[in-house]
Amino acid sequence: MNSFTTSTGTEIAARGEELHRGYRRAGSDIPVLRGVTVEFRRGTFTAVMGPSGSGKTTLLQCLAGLDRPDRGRIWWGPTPIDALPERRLARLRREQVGFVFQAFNLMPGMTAAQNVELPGRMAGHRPPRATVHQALDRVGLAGRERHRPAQLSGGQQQRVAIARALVSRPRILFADEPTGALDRTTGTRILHLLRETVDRDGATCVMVTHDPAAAAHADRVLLLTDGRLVTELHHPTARQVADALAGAEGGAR
Ligand SMILES: Nc1ncnc2c1ncn2[C@@H]1O[C@H](COP(=O)(O)OP(=O)(O)OP(=O)(O)O)[C@@H](O)[C@H]1O
Repeated sequence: MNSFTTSTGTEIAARGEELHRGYRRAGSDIPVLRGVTVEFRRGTFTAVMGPSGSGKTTLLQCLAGLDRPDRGRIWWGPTPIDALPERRLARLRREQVGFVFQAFNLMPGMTAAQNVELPGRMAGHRPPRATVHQALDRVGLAGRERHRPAQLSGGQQQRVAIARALVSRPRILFADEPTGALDRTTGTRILHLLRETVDRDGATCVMVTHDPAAAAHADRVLLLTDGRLVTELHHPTARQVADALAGAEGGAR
């Protein structure tokens, strides 16, 4: 066993230790993360929940290397990333991390296939066409390669975004409210897809959500209140998540 495997030999996909992050507003320092320590085992699906403003997105952005904590350490697998220079971090991020956002963030003038290959192309190694087609096939979009985002439904656009995130086979997939802009049925399909990438492909997924029903698709739900992790639920029902969230919101008031 080393520090990147657990006592049962499970690999740690990412870990954050004593993360602190604050912002300056109107001349004073506002703490947002106040010492968060968390780890994500490979092949697991974690939902991050908490009241509005509790620091969920900030935590996700720090763990994903899109923002830097003021203090604390972050590892992707065995690699510490918090002190890396920006260019190295950007390269490692492209290689090791995938993102899915609430707003899909697709390029409207590009086809589905072009959107999926874009990050690789920007990094100077365009994925082979067959790989792009496989990624779209994997999310149920075979035959839609040449469609542009406006010709696809919201759920299909989010599938393209997931294919784009997964095409480079990232160590960890971060999703910030991936179903926030979708109706319940479409959102559920996206959650099944995320679940499947974890169960079938061995991906590791970390998802911020406000929705207890969405969180119930995860193996584990972390509850953040006021920049601290306060509760961890394992395989909870939507009802158990909602109750824990109501407790956290009551406590945060
Ligand atoms: N770049 C920034 N500059 C200043 N304040 C910020 C910045 N980013 C976040 N904050 C503040 O930090 C706090 C936590 O924000 P964050 O987006 O992480 O919370 P959240 O739990 O994801 O909230 P929500 O559920 O509403 O999306 C908020 O009060 C927010 O206004």
